[in-house]
Amino acid sequence: MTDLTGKTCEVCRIGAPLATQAEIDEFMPQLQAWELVEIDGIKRLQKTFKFDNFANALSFTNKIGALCEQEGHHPAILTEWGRVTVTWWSHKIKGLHVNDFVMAAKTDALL
Ligand SMILES: C[C@H](O)[C@H](O)[C@H]1CNC2=NC(N)=NC(=O)C2=N1
Repeated sequence: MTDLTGKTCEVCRIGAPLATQAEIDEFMPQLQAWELVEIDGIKRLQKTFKFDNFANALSFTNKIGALCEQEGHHPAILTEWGRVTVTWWSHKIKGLHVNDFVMAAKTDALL
């Protein structure tokens, strides 16, 4: 079983392989309540984190920002009063890469 939080992201490149269904099936149980969604025909991982106020939501957002700069892999983040919605996918391959599962697991670990 691949430990997702122990991995680091590969460099995003055009032509990198999409995550296989076997990998998706292996990785999803390691994530905490992330959803597989498809937006504009692109598969993504999405989760909304709840907070008591905007300040805590923003603090969590900034932690994600530091993590994604460190890993060189970036999400879409919607920061609202009491909520942060994080969406992971790989832009260059217009879909899910193992990187996205690594980053979703590391996002959970920020809490
Ligand atoms: C030049 C830069 O490294 C690349 O554009 C990286 C930046 N972060 C990225 N993040 C995501 N989610 N997908 C990418 O394809 C991607 N590419």
